Amino acid sequence: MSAVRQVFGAVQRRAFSASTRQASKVTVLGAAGGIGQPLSLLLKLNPRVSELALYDIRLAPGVAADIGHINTKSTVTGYDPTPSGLRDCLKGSEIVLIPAGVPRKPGMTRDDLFNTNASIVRDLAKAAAESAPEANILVISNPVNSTVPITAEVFKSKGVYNPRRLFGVTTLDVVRASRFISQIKGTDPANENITVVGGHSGATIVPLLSQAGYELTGEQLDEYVHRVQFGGDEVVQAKGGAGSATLSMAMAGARFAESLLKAAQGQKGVIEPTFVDSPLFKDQGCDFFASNVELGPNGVEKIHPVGKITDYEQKLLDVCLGDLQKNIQKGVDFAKQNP
Ligand SMILES: NC(=O)C1=CN([C@@H]2O[C@H](COP(=O)(O)OP(=O)(O)OC[C@H]3O[C@@H](n4cnc5c(N)ncnc54)[C@H](O)[C@@H]3O)[C@@H](O)[C@H]2O)C=CC1
Ligand SMILES: O=C([O-])CC(=O)C(=O)O
Repeated sequence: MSAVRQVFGAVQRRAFSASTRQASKVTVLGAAGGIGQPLSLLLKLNPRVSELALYDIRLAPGVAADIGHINTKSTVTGYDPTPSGLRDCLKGSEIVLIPAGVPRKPGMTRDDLFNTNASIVRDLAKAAAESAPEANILVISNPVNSTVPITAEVFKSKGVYNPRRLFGVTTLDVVRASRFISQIKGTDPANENITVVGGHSGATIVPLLSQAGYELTGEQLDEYVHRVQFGGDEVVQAKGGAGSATLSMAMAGARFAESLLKAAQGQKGVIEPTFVDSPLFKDQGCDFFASNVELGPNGVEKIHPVGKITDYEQKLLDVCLGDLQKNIQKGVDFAKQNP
């Protein structure tokens, strides 16, 4: 037997034995996109997922047919882009991941995506509020700082808002922060876990390197922080107009979904960074804020405070809060004015 077959066989055996213990429907809205396809693939490989439901305005049945040939136990269904297709795709879901929307091109900010993505997310949020009001909603579509508040407003307007079940996916910022410090320090990135707080765009992304015991200074610290804050731009530039991060984002989204499933299935101490309805800076006009969050069977279990930070990090946080407040308000205003 070849080495590849041996490894794949081992993965499969583990997958089948674990999957007998779980039954979780996971839905991906935007499943045929640059993120949606590899994200769906990774979810198909996750034995905690028993049913994978894929929706897009194009090609979801094709993606489902392809992924559906993978010999792990979960079922995969691609739904037609119709109201009833969307409804069926959502019904009974424990987790709904939303990577639907347009990505950036060089020269654009995430906020430049607002005009297109705000209404896409609003409409999908409406469908989710109607057909899966108790699901965990994981918003990937940018600008996350605004699309999460839009989703909250939609759920509120339908009377089904549960702040413990709405998450902006900021995992990629932590993945990058961990990878980038390992490149400087020569460590194994798998062992790094840099806390990143704030939001998910430019100056609202605040890495707290000091909490991991690192003491970069001067230009090296500035460069590190800039790379974490603008890591997305690095990929946008490198792809030269063909989109933004998709593969690393798929990994980050799959990791977050896996953490939620673990927590739902009773595992304690599952902590992920995420942009949630948070008490931490409400007094400064930020109803949503990303920090480390302990997950549980009911979604958000405990929101960790920012903790001890340096003066340098405090300055970053001050800038973050100013920008974030505006991004959040923009989302809230849009949802109220365009119900
Ligand atoms: N939160 C994060 O860390 C990250 C977020 N993103 C964001 O994720 C979003 C998606 O990025 P990509 O997958 O690269 O874009 P893409 O253009 O490759 O895929 C988007 C998919 O959404 C679908 N779609 C559009 N409108 C839809 C609707 N109403 N219902 C269902 N599906 C719909 C499209 O048909 C397409 O297949 C972008 O807004 C991007 O900025 C990207 C990377 C990281
Ligand atoms: O940069 C973008 O537009 C996509 C994104 O959110 C990221 O890669 O962090």
